[in-house]
Amino acid sequence: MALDLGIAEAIDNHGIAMTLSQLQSTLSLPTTKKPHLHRLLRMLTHVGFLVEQGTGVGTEAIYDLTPMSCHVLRKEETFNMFSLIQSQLDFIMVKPSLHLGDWFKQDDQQKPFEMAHSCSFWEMTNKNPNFNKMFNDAMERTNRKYVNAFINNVSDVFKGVHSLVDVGGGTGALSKGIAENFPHVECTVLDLPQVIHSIPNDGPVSVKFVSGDMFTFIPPADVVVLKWILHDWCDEDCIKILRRCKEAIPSNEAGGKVIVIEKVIGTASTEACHETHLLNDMLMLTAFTGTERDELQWKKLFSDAGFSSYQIILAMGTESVIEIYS
Ligand SMILES: C[S@@+](CC[C@H](N)C(=O)[O-])C[C@H]1O[C@@H](n2cnc3c(N)ncnc32)[C@H](O)[C@@H]1O
Ligand SMILES: O=c1cc(-c2ccc(O)cc2)oc2c(O)c(O)ccc12
Repeated sequence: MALDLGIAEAIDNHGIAMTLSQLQSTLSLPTTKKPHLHRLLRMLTHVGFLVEQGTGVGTEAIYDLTPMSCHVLRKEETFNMFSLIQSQLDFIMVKPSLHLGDWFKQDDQQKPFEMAHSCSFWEMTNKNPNFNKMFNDAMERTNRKYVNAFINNVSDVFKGVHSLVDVGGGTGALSKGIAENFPHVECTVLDLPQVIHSIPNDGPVSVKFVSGDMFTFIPPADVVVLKWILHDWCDEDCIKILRRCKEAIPSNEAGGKVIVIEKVIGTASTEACHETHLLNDMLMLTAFTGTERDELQWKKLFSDAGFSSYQIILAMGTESVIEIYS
């Protein structure tokens, strides 16, 4: 509702905090809705989407943005969660939550998403081009932050690296960013056919796109990147994926490594980040076989897949960048 109305954008465009009256007029809402807008703003303030200032006697409250609302501004240069949240609010994503109660009561392997739609999430992206596009676009828009982090915080990460494969790399935003800023790295994106075939064939190509199944084959490279892949899958499937990654890279001594970008539960710097971890874990419960993991769970997974060691090289907001070595 807050996204539909464009509340955060109105305040951002205004440049400073806004009163209820200013918001009602800027959003072009009928005056009859002003008291109800007040109720909505009060609730959005309570959940931390807005902050209310200046509530002195006789003065109108003013509403300002918080870090949470800044994340949903439709600005390319910021960490943009707008499209991702919009896709999570699509009925295809909301309907499975209505099956969660029944799912808990049954000793059944079928996920709530499958109970709602009679297909898995990835079968849905395959058979529904609109949903596929909405999801891939949403993922694409979250990547600028990680490109910037590689450039500004851990630029040594690609020292001596000649090739990289971004497994489940979607439409290639992360790989394109790496290829542009680390031109000595030849980047390949591996993803499902419905993703690779949806990518327009226009403009100069800085990365190679390969359609395939990460459970079957991962093209060889010095580095394999897995961003937001493993949290979708149960331990058994993660081990299969990680073993394929291990086969694709050279030895540790020869510079081979896997870079995992995921949440590490328990390391969140703020309460808001911890909330994101827990909410995302509910998404995993509803739509996938995966889970958000703490450091001990990650450590066990890497070890069970045959890797000798790992290092968390960067923790930023909700996400951590983990290097794992064979
Ligand atoms: C959560 S998205 C992450 C996309 C991208 N890494 C990012 O963070 O922007 C998971 C990706 O894994 C891909 N995927 C799912 N199953 C796959 C498989 N068996 N083989 C290759 N890619 C797969 C999906 O199509 C999707 O692009
Ligand atoms: O809808 C989502 C959202 C995420 C997600 C949200 C917040 C984060 O900090 C990281 C990831 O991840 C998803 C995902 O992995 C997927 O396969 C489908 C949907 C989503």
